[in-house]
Amino acid sequence: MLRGGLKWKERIVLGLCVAVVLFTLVVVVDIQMDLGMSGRPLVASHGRVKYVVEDGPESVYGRFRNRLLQKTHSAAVTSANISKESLPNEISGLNGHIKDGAVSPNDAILSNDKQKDGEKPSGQHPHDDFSDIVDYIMLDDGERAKFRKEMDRSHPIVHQPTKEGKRKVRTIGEMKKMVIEKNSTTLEKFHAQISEDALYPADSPFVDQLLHEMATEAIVHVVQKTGGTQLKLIIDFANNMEALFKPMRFPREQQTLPNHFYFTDYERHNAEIAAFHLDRLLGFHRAMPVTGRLLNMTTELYQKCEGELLNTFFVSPSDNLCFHGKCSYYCDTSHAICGNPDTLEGSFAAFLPSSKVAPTKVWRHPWRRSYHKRRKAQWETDPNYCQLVREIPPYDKGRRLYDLMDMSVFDFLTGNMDRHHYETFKIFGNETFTLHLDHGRGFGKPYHDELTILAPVLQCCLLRQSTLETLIRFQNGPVKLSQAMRMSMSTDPVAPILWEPHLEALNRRLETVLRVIRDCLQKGESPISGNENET
Ligand SMILES: Nc1ncnc2c1ncn2[C@@H]1O[C@H](COP(=O)(O)OP(=O)(O)OP(=O)(O)O)[C@@H](O)[C@H]1O
Ligand SMILES: [Mn+2]
Repeated sequence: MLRGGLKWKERIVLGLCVAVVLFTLVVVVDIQMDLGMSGRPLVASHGRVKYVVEDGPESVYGRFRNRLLQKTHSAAVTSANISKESLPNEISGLNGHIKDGAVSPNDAILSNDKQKDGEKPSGQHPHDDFSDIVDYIMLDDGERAKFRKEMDRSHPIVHQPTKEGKRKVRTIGEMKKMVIEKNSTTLEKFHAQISEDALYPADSPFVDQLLHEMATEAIVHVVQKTGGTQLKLIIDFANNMEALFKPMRFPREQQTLPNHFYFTDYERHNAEIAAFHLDRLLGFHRAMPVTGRLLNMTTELYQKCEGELLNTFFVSPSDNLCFHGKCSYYCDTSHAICGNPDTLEGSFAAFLPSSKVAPTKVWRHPWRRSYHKRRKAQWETDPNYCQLVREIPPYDKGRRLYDLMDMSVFDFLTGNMDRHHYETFKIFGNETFTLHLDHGRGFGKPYHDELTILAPVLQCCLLRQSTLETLIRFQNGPVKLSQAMRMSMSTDPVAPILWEPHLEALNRRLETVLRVIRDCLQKGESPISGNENET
């Protein structure tokens, strides 16, 4: 019995051992087969599981972010993040430290990451010439329709609005019967030629003249502009022109504070200057000319203002003249604007025509953010939001929706999340361009690309053909967007206007816009479905 019992136990143990050995063998063979036959390493197949994205309504952009932006450079350099507020000394040091597009000392931090124009395009990946999009643009309307049918789409991704052909374009001067005389100011001449299509034509002689005069004319009077949240001054020049002044608060390198919402972010005067140049380079001509200028705090501000504004001037402990004005954000002693020791840099935007001559209509932007710490806007959770917008005038016909697409691309390039409203000239009705105003909150985060700014393009899959052609031209060079911006801004009195990482961001973001358009063209489905019946 004892021997027989032992044998049974031995048999059980032996059986278990054999089973373990066999199981191990099976596992090893399985691994071998997987590696040898499929050629796919296990790590990668496990890795794939991790990349599955759950597409809830909350993650409208999740798909795009994963598919389009996997290679996107993001938050690569944090050491360059300067979070302290500017001091007068830093401001003076800034004015002279970068010359003619040369690399600033701070850029040394970025040297590993840096790509010069003309070398490899944005990022480390090979140049993408987007020839597929170029091919599509070359097709005529019938061929495009066929292409879309083949792709099981009926929605026009790229479209040239028919109204924009050759036609008589009305100007404010004609409509208001303005008389331009010899002694009219350059600004009056500029106002008279504002048309229903744009603020100025490509060959306007008045733009450079305005920039020059705003940078050099004597300042005779200064008052604070009411409205808006941050400090702005209305500057009167000796030649009767007016400009909107935004003061410099920080060095170029200062980035948006991580805990600042877009609506509490400080305004940057250089963003206003850069946005004007970008708008001009992209061929929109919807932003008023803006120049930089150095002011004398005492003789050009303190002695030219009065009343409430004058009462906010004081002398700081380091003997600099400072002021803070009155406004809802950052207009107090702890956020004062100080001379260094007596100079102040700022942006000067040519003034819009007065509301008596050409009043503007203010529109709520359909893709505006909620401007609430916790609430979301409808477009953030509704994938079919564009379809809704398309049905509402003035977005249901004409150029308006295309203008919003341009604005979305423009704002994505600059990183401006503050587009709550936009304005048009009432005199031209609805078939007119949207003004590009208020860009002070752009160019704050050079290492972050805010894809939600592109929501209108992502959700509508729509872009004006001329805009797309311009983007492709800058993508394929020979002059890249960053280089064109560098050259355009180099003549500004307070150049260099942008910190190098912001210029690099422009090239990177431009490529992202093109990838979004490619995505619209390539997929059978719309990036966000629901707009299939649009013609
Ligand atoms: N170049 C200009 N000439 C005349 N008026 C202008 C000009 N640019 C802007 N404005 C007007 O001044 C208002 C406030 O300007 P802006 O939006 O730049 O200031 P803001 O303080 O940033 O405003 P907000 O905080 O509301 O964004 C605008 O709504 C616009 O009507
Ligand atoms: Mn603003």
